[in-house]
Amino acid sequence: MATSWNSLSSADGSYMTLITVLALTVLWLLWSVSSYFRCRNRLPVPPGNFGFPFIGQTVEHVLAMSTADGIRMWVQKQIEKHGPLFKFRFAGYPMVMLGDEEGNKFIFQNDGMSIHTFWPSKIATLFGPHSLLLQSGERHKLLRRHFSKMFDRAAVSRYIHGVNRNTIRHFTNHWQGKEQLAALDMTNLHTFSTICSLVLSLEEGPLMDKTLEALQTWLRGIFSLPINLPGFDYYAALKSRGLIFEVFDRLMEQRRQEIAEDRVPEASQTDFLNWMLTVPDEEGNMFQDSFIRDNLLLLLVAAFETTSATLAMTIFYIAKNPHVYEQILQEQKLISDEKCSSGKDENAMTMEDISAMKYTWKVIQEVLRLQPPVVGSYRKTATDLEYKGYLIPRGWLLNWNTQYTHYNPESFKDPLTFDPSRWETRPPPFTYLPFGGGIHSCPGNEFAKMSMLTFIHHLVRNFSWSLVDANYDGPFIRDPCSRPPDKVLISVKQITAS
Ligand code: HEM
Repeated sequence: MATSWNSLSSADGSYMTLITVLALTVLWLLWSVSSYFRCRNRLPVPPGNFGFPFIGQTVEHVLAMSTADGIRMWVQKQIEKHGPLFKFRFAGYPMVMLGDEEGNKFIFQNDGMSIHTFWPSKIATLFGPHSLLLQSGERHKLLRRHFSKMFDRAAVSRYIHGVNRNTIRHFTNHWQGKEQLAALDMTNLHTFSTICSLVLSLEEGPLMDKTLEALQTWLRGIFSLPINLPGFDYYAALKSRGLIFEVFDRLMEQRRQEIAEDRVPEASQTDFLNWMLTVPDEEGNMFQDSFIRDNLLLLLVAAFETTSATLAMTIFYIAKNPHVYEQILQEQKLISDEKCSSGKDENAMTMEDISAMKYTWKVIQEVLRLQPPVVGSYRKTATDLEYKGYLIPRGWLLNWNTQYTHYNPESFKDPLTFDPSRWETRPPPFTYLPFGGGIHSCPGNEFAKMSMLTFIHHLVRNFSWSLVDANYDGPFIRDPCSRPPDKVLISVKQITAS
């Protein structure tokens, strides 16, 4: 019995081996034939030049990035050579720039699906792993909904009184009695104290100054060589991240105490820190300290230089265009006059006032078109993508960029001219992207609009100014946002509000 069983089993074994070999051979043949046809049908990758291995165009791109005109001209030169879709290599990464509005639409409509957010590891380390900016998929969706509630119109209308109070105090403390000042230093102070108050209820003083200094060191790390050794900007930036976190930890400890004893001051009850410490996420979990720290840092960074540089450049363009100053002044006077005539406090600010600042907003929109604080950012393909007859392989980076669309004469006539009147009509979709697009577009845009308009209202109601270097017309330095070398140095005159 045992013998016959063994002989049967060995015949079966040989049979099985034969079938396996045959199956593997057929599979191999099928795979070879299909990969032959795949290669034959394979679409070309976009035109362009990868340059030297690893380095590619990194050096010329970084040099071009140091001025606002430089990066615009670099992008336009590549587009003249290759068309609005071209490949290049930056810091070792194969990258495709999709320069026109169709490219922007392609990126933003696939954002979060076949395309994900991407930041070089050096920058990701500076932000920290929990930063909203670095999240994708469901995690991003969940957090983003949570964040959006802090910045929607209803929330912004709760912050307006605090921002207005802070702005009036800023002009009293830092502008009154001055004859000359660097506008960018002032807008830095104003924006930082506004965002510290919104996020942490931290008022002007030594702790805020220390945090601002650390944040400016952190920001230099973003555009530095990723060398983590003493003496290098990147090393200093990582150290300053630690210093900023020490401030956060101190404030978190103090706030937890106040929450436990039910004595949180009224003004702090709506700040971001309170929200993070008391409101669970949609899954009912409280946020971990490491998550809170990374996202407090993100908010300080995202709101600070973007808003401050836009305001400084608005002051620059208004000084260059006296008729624009006059028109803004008329609009702002009207708002104050209507309040006076209805017996309201002239210095108060409401969301209705913000909506009435239509011309002033056009001026800021034009500044954001010409000098967008964020030139563009990156995404990464999660799968092979086909676009306009080209293959963009999985793992390549995509770069959306304002430097072609914001200056495209088909969307903006005489694109290099500062002309707020062009905002009488809305530009076509995906041609104007100062706040980005897709699922990572700026959630703070309503807040930025409100705080910038509040600032300009009090500025023109109380001061007139002129540029010390009145003939300066560029090039603007980019570090990382556009500014003239003298940080918009102005002579200031206080005017009596009439
Ligand atoms: C003029 C002012 C501002 C400009 C031009 C601006 C621009 C941008 C842009 C272009 C992005 C998208 C980046 C990308 O696609 O990768 C972005 C993201 C972001 N912004 Fe702003 N921003 C401004 C002010 C603010 C303010 C005031 C806040 C908060 C109070 C804020 C918070 C954020 C956050 C949290 C993100 C990340 C969103 C995400 O990844 O889902 N921004 N901003």
